[in-house]
Amino acid sequence: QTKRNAITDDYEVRTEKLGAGINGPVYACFDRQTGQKCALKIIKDSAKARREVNLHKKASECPYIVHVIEIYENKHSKQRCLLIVMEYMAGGELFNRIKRIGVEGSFTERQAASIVHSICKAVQYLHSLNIAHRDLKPENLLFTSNDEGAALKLTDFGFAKECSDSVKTLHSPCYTSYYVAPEVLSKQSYDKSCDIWGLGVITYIVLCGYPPFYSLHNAPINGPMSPEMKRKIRAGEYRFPDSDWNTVSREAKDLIRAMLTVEPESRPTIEEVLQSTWLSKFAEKVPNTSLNTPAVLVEQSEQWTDVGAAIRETNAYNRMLSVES
Ligand SMILES: O=C(Nc1cc(-c2cc3c([nH]2)[C@]2(CCCNC2)CNC3=O)ccn1)c1cccc(C(F)(F)F)c1
Repeated sequence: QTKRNAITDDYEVRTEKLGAGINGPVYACFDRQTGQKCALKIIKDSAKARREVNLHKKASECPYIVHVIEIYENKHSKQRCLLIVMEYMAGGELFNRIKRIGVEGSFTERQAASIVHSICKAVQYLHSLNIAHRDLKPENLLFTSNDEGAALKLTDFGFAKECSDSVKTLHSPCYTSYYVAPEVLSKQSYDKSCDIWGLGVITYIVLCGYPPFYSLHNAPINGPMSPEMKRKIRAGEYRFPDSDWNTVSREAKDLIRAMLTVEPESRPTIEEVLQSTWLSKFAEKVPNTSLNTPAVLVEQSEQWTDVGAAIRETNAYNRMLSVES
């Protein structure tokens, strides 16, 4: 279970920063016994931090989720912290890899389908445990290595939450069914459907290199979402510009349209997404046409903050919606 001795007894912690998550920085560290390289995420102790740790630990047996090796509870300068030791993902983040593939050769629709399939398998596992991730974005998708057959895994449970398909009160003993209002009975938790929306945004970007919803003028990296962008998201207003999308299969666009359905209750479940034509037989059916994604990602990477902000905003917006509903 959670270890309380100093993590430095068992690991040499490097100041080499692997990135900064919502709840805290991520460093490389080395097991003093085996020399194994790991990743270490340090978060200030709080109810939110405990929820992140518990949900990530619960989900970590899934081959499509970054494995949690162990958890430490330590005091750092009077502040109690939780430290998550994770498997080291040597291939880095999703978009870095797509850019690199594009430099070496071509990045095809079938490779895109394989990437989306892996992310859907992670979401399928979480939803089967009644966990919604609620922060699906490229920076939280990492590859085990730089090899051809490297696995793609999901991380960062900073916004994850447990959600049942129907409201909890339905089964609580105090519940008297005579007086239940219809909307209470049919109330779904939309947390899971907010993951399906996120999958739609990521699938769109993997196939072309830019997001479906973004504001035209430069959105500040952490600023508020522009009203224009909010309007586009609420209206589900996005396009498949011919220049980038005329070589992409109809099945891919049909799946994106289904995932980017504005009404949460009309969005497909993760099971339905995985049963789609585009994903169910991607290995032999999806065309091997090459995509512009890598070139667009490279060219856009300076504005990437813009697009990164757009994804962050879209996720935040969806979380807010899922709470509201
Ligand atoms: O980050 C790398 N390896 C890695 C990273 C993580 C990791 C866990 C979390 C994060 N990274 C982030 C960092 C900020 C962005 N969101 C994800 C926040 N939340 C996490 O839970 C876990 C295991 N191995 C890496 C490895 C090799 C090369 C490279 C790069 F390509 F960048 F040089 C990166």
